Amino acid sequence: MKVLIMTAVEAEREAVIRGLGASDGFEVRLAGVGPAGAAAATAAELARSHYDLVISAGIGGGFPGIADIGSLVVASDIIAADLGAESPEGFVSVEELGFGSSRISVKYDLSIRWLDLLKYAGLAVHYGPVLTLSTVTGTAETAEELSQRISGAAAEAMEGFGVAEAARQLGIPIMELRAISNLVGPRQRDLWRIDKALLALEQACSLLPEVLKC
Ligand SMILES: O=C(O)c1cccc(C(=O)CC[C@H]2O[C@@H](n3cnc4c(=O)[nH]cnc43)[C@H](O)[C@@H]2O)c1
Repeated sequence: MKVLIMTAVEAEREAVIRGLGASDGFEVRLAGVGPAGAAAATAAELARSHYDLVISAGIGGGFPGIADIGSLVVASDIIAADLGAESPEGFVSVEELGFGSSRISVKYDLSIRWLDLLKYAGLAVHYGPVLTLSTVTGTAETAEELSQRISGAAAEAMEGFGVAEAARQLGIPIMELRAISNLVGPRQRDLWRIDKALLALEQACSLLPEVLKC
């Protein structure tokens, strides 16, 4: 099996590579920050080479009370949370507008296997929807609106849906993993624990060869 792992930035890429060690069958490439660049970078890589599975991996924000700093979130769904329209009555989804879907399903069996192996390894991990947004949430109000609107929202990041859409259009299964560096809510950049998140990302990726051994 050949697996493509897309990270936004080089520090995440290095953490993934450290975790994978000398394992064969993985390519780890940069997606850039944001869903548009991530979709384009993923599509370009998928045009260059054949892959059986695509994974969007990196750090992310955790929803308070669900995913703490230093923990992991394995995506149950990958959701473009800001794809739609605002209205005086509230957010109107792309589904309600009749323009397609804001939700991409993950490769369920492998996601559950990764979740189980992470739990077995003693790591703090949650399974739930991971949101993709072009703008990092920076207020308690937006965090609350997202949690109310998207049932079970566990984490947010900026690339998952872009990576996933490129894979989906080619019929390639997709997964997403986020290591939590900060809580979703009022912006306090000095409280981000990128070091903790990168360590968790590395630990999670060290289990990937075992996840795919079936
Ligand atoms: O400054 C560093 O050393 C550093 C190392 C690794 C990654 C970063 C980033 O800033 C990556 C940006 C990346 O992080 C995701 N992210 C993290 N928290 C959130 C959030 O609360 N909401 C949305 N996205 C988040 C996102 O995917 C960015 O691409 C810096």
